Amino acid sequence: MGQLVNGVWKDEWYDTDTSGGEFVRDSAKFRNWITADGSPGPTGEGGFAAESGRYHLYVSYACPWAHRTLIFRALKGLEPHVGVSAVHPDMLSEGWEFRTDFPGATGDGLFGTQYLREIYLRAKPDVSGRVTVPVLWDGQRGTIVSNESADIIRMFNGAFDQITGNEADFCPPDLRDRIEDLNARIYDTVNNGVYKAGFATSQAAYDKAVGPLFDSLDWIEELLAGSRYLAGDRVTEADWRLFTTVARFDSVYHTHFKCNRRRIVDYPNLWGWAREMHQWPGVAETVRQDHITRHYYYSHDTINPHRIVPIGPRPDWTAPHGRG
Ligand SMILES: N[C@@H](CCC(=O)N[C@@H](CS)C(=O)NCC(=O)O)C(=O)O
Repeated sequence: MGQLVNGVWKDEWYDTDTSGGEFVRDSAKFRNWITADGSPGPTGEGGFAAESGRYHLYVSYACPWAHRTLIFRALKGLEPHVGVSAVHPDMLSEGWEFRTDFPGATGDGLFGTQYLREIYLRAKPDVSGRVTVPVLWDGQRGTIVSNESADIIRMFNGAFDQITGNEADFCPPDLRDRIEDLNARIYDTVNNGVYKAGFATSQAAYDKAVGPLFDSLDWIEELLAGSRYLAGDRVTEADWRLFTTVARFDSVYHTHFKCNRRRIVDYPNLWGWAREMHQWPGVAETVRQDHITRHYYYSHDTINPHRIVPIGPRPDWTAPHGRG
């Protein structure tokens, strides 16, 4: 685990000394947008037009943020148009690596490099900051379009529709405000909440994160009692963003990040919804519990110094979801 400082790799764990033991997430550095015609998106510069074969996605199957982008790539029929390289699940002193000695770890399909940081350095030789997945690479301009998953899934949702003919819209205008409200609470207390609890280095910081996390899960359980999906009767971006955290919850966050007031399987509505999401066409193939468990338990040696991967729990994602 480390980061780039003016283009030089420094091996250091998250600094929580200056924040009272609280984990504070860095903001993403590359924020351009692919658009249908190459016009600028909400942030960054223009010149990134949707084209088949031009862009490449670097992911970790372990990472919930990268997982969102894999789901949208599948749901939007982008597999033939946007290639993927998957890193090795171990994130150690060199950061994410392209080793291939783990099933599903593909190596760097574009340049054959050893470390993900080399992709960042290709885009900006003096870049500073964390080297995170996902990364969306532009093969034509030889740079990173974006390393922010929230933006990448919005691009995938709409920018390539003329190429794919797939017009499924997971962020329709009439639900946009509702989706933004759901995302805001779920990002802060659930998606990032598990990390704030897990990476806390003081009791106070842990307590501050874990309470709101379970308050939100209780609230979602209520919501899903009267609604098929988070924003109503249609699946939206809000569901997919929640799903990738829920998919890791019982197998990792419950034990490794000490998010253990309850498991997901203890919430009947949430657990049924989660199975439905998992069983959605194309989604199960994006969920790799082998990468998920190996990554967290093996990489975070400040939390789990002996790197022992526990035996459970391993819920049955294939059981009928009963949400019909
Ligand atoms: N804001 C980013 C966050 C991505 C992120 O933090 N990814 C983690 C993996 S789950 C990572 O690569 N961490 C490496 C590090 O922090 O050094 C996004 O959503 O795309």
